[in-house]
Amino acid sequence: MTEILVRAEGLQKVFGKDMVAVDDVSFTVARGQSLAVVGESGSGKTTVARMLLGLETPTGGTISVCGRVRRGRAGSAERRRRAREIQIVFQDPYSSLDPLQHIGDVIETGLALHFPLTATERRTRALELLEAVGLTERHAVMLPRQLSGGQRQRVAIARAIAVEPKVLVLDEAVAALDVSIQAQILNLLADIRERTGISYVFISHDLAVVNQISDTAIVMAAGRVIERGPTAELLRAPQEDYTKALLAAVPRPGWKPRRRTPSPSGSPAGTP
Ligand SMILES: Nc1ncnc2c1ncn2[C@@H]1O[C@H](COP(=O)(O)OP(=O)(O)OP(=O)(O)O)[C@@H](O)[C@H]1O
Repeated sequence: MTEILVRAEGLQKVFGKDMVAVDDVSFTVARGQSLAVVGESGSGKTTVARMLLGLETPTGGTISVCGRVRRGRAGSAERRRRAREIQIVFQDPYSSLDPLQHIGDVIETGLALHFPLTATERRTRALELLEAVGLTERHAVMLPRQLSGGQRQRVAIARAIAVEPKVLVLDEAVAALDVSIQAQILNLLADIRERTGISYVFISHDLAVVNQISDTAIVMAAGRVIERGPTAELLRAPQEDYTKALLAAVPRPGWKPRRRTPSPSGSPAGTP
């Protein structure tokens, strides 16, 4: 039987007195599955992501991750344990990277928090992780501002996978990138999922992108799930007018994945 890693049931978030951001949202994510959460701006996607990470407390419903129910913010030991279960990559990694911290140290800091490694082991592992996302030793000594947007997003992905989480939430993680760079990051994410069996919750307003990265999708409007199903099916024959409108707004036929030729290290060729 497939192991369910994330289970959201009747999730609700009301801000203030009556700002209903998320209303009765339910979904599951199985091991190795990639679930897309689709919807236009303000539909409640980020609030769902923040509740999954424990950054917001639901006002109703429950979330369990790896079989344990999460109840809002936690103390430091519990936070560390949760971090091993679920990680997030945001749209703009620049804002979550310390401008004065070298890239190698960004990765090492996460490793130090979670694994009892010697300094040498940490450095070696950090370089392995950077290689796994298509970066090199050269990038390890750089600062965030010396990298391109695509490279910074690779660092954010390396930092997230460094702690070997079971689930990775990607919140508009490729939205700020050029289409060609998006394609490379999506390929990288597909490689990582293939290699590690990690699950994704892929949040996006862009159905062309979602088509390439997810098996199933939920469509959100005004805080509610209005349609759900296998992504391909949902895109081929959307039932709801809202989904049809989202689909009609997609300005391009969609990115076609290139054939991936396995390289010895498993890392992609380009490093945008
Ligand atoms: N802390 C908050 N306080 C009050 N209202 C909030 C808060 N966070 C989000 N909201 C509101 O909840 C609704 C859903 O926001 P959310 O950011 O989850 O949507 P989204 O689909 O992720 O949109 P976007 O992609 O633009 O971030 C919006 O109307 C937003 O203004």
